[in-house]
Amino acid sequence: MKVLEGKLVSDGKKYGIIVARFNEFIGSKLLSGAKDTLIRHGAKDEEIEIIWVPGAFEIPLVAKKLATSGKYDSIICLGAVIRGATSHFEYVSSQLAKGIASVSNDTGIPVIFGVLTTDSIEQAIERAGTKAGNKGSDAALTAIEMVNLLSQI
Ligand SMILES: Nc1c(NC[C@H](O)[C@H](O)[C@H](O)CO)[nH]c(=O)[nH]c1=O
Ligand SMILES: CC(=O)[C@@H](O)COP(=O)(O)O
Repeated sequence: MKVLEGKLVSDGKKYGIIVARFNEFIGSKLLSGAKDTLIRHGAKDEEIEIIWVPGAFEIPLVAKKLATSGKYDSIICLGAVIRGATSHFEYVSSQLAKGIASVSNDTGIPVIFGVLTTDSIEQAIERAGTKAGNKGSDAALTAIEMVNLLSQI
């Protein structure tokens, strides 16, 4: 029986990290977690590029441009969509999730959903390096695992 599984080792692979500047306080913490995890698992500084966009809604367009450039093995999307008083949250988060999924499926490049979608700032802080870990770090691990897995298929 053959079992395929991605190893958590990065060897010469290239990553684009897209970060939303909206809620930058959270986004920068997710970015630190993602960079730290990539480096700890073997990625080199020069193999990582960081691209800031205004908000999460802009992520899919830039992800598509990066994914079709042929320069990256994986794209990691980071940011925080935090529910406000209006329905804006639903529009931003649904377009973001759909956009990320279609770029990934259409291009064959793993585009990782590391954007928080929370009901409160507290929930976001908990997931940006405090009691619920760092989802930027988790997203980086997923990128490494998917790149490694796809290289075996
Ligand atoms: N409210 C949040 C936004 N809103 C901004 C949009 O993402 C977008 O930049 C704007 O509508 C212009 O197209 N973005 C986040 O990343 N997080 C939010 O909580
Ligand atoms: C998720 C958002 O877009 C949010 O910040 C918007 O807040 P509001 O609904 O209060 O305008």
